[in-house]
Amino acid sequence: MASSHSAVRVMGLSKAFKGQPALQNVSMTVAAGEMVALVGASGSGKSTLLRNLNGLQQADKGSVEIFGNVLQLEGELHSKARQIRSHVGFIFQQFNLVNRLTALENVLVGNLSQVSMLRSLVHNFTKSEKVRALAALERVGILNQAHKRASALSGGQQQRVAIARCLMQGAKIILADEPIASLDPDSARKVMELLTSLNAEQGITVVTSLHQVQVVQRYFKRSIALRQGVVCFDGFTVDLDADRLNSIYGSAVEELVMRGHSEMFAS
Ligand SMILES: Nc1ncnc2c1ncn2[C@@H]1O[C@H](COP(=O)(O)OP(=O)(O)OP(=O)(O)O)[C@@H](O)[C@H]1O
Repeated sequence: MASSHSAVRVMGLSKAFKGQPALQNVSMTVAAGEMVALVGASGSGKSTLLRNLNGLQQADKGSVEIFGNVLQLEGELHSKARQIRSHVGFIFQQFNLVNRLTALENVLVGNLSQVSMLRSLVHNFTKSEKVRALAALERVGILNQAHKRASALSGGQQQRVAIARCLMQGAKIILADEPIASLDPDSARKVMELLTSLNAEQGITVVTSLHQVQVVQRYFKRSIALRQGVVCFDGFTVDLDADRLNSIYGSAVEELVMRGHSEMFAS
C-alpha cells in the first residue's frame, strides 16, 4: 500500500532498553480508517510500539510515518514532529487527566502539563473553543458531567473525557494503550463501543493494545501480535485460534483467562 494512503507506516523499527531489545525490526502498515488491535503478553513491546507511533519515544532504528509524513527516522524525530503528532491522539490505561480541572477544562487544555499555566489558559479560551469542547463531551456521552472535576468522575467517564480531548485535538488517529484495563466490564464495553463508533462514523483510525482476547475478537477485524518485540501475527482476528494464541502468549497464555472481561458481554 502506498504510504500516502496509510495512516501509520512503520518500517524496520527496533528499540532496546539497556541493551535488552523491546522492539525488533517491526514493520506494519495501518490504513486510514482501520481499527487494529495490538496483542501480546506482558512485556512483548505493545506500549513501546504505541509510544513510538506518536513520537513519545524514539526508536534506535527504523522509521514511523503518519499519513505519509516521516515522524521519526533512524532515532531522530522530524523537525515537523509536533505538527505531524497533532493528528495523533493518545489515551492511556490511567486516563492521564488533570484531577483538579473539570472535564470541560481537561478537554480544553489537552495534554499540556503545567496546571497553573493550564488554569490561566482555561480562562483565555474563546467561546467557539468552549462550544467545540462541549460538543466533544456530548459526542462521548458525558455532556452532563462537563463541570465536574476529573477526580469526581468514574473511571469510564474519565476515559471518555480523554477520548473527548482527542476529538478536540482534531485527531485523525487514536492510539490507545490498554484503554479498558482499569475499567469495570460495563464501562469497558461503553468505551469500546465509543471507539468503534468513532472509527465507523468519523473514519478515525484506531490502534489499541489490549489483553482481553474476547474484546479483540468482538471489536477488531485485524490484529497484530508481538512476541518479545517481534511481529508474530498480522491478520484477521478470526484466524487467532487456540494454537496461534498459545504461540503468541507462550507460558503467559493464562493472562488471557485471568485478565478477561467476558462479563462485558453478559448483558
Ligand atoms: N522505559 C523503559 N525502561 C526500561 N525498559 C523498558 C522501558 N519501557 C519498556 N521497557 C521494557 O521493554 C519491554 C517491552 O515493554 P512494553 O511496556 O512495551 O511491553 P507491553 O507489551 O506493553 O507490556 P504490558 O502489557 O505489561 O504493558 C519490556 O521488557 C519492558 O521491561
